[in-house]
Amino acid sequence: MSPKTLYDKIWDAHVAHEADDGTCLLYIDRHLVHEVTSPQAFEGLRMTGRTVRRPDQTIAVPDHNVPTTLDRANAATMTEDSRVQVAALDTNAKEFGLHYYPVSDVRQGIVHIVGPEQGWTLPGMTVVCGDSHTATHGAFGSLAHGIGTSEVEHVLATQTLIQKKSKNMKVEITGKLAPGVTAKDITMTVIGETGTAGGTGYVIEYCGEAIRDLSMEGRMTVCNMAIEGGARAGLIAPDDKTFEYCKGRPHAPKGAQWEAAMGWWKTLYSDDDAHWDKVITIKGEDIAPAVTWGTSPEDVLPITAKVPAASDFTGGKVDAAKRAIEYMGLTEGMALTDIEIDTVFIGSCTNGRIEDLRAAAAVLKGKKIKEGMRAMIVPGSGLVRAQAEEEGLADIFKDAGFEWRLAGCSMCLAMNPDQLAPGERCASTSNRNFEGRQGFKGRTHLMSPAMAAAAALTGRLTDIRQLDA
Ligand SMILES: CC(C)[C@H](C(=O)O)[C@@H](O)C(=O)O
Ligand code: SF4
Repeated sequence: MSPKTLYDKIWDAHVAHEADDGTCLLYIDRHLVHEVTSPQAFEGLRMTGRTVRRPDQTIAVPDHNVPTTLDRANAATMTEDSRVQVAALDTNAKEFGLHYYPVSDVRQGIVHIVGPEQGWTLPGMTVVCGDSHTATHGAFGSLAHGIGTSEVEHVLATQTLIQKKSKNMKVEITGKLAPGVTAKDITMTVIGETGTAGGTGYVIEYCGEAIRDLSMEGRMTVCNMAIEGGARAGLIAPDDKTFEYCKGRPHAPKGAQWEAAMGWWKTLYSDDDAHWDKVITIKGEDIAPAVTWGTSPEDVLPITAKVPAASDFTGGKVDAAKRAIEYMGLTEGMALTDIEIDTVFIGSCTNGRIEDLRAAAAVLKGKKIKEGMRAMIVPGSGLVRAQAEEEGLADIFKDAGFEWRLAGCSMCLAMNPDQLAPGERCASTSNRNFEGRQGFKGRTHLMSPAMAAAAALTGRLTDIRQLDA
């Protein structure tokens, strides 16, 4: 047998049909659904009298539009558009018999946090969702990617997806990370190096000692941003940490089924002499705490750097940099640590898990955020919130001056009441810093939870390694 990558193995195990031109029909194991990209798909089913092929493998949860304030049950806190989308998901989930976590359910949260938490995401699976950050689930060694609304309808109706195979790319992070450096810094540094198009046409497998050393939470953070690097999906081979995380979750297999699954999961790694179409290697010790200065996730620099000059770039990037510096209200050559912020957002499917909250709490414990700062922590799910309360993290956040919210996408994108006002500048643990992403004319700097917490204390972008104890 010819050697295969992890991606090849999962792909081959799911091809239901291959056409002469290489287009394949892939079997889909899990279909995650949220309120933004599904209403038309369900409408399509209704109009043609079709049903959902595997409602037992289809999981729905509202996340993008839901307010995160304690009064969110009161519909007046939602815009009409948001209310209509969430109401449609309610109706569709019930009518088509899906697994559903409504706003009132403690398990509700961001779809990419709920899926793994409930044991829906497991190694070796194909996982899709009408959402680009489906890549998150690749942390389990599952082939997970975003799909468009017409594909959502196709998967609902048939439990299959038409796909062409991508190429194989290996991103290896060797050795150990330095203190203060996290999974977020890895994934941002990779994008800084490859650019937002570096992964186009590829499925990335992240490997190497620094990746192995990450917790499942950290691995999810890394895979979450594979899409910002242009890749179709990101993957990490499952290991004992993965199996340990999955074991005992509500929808993970049990008993003999668990043993059978483990038999397959243990074969899920790239063979030694597998073929890679592209390889990138970064030394773990070379990675510094990273922040973005511009309006694309590739506008990444170590926190010790300065805002670049547009003339540092070439080609079309000169104008892009000029525009980004202007939009962001920065001065060429200023130290990143001189950038003052007024808002801090800790949350999202990139960094809204318990480990992220622990990292923020470790920085904030016994301290107060800078006066006048608006700061919020939004757990990625109701269960993350409950756990953080149990561990005493919520009290640390509240004592420090943070708002402690209910679960949702929140300020990651401006689809709900949590938004930046024009000109406001945010230290954010989310994954996109596009113009207007967090609110019209809002300015976003992406970073890790520890770095965002440090920024909340000082009121400016701060090197976590320099923060006074
Ligand atoms: C709204 C949704 C379709 C979108 C996505 O696909 O990623 C959102 O989650 C985002 O992060 O921009
Ligand atoms: S948290 Fe942000 S990135 Fe994640 S699904 Fe929601 S909007 Fe998209």
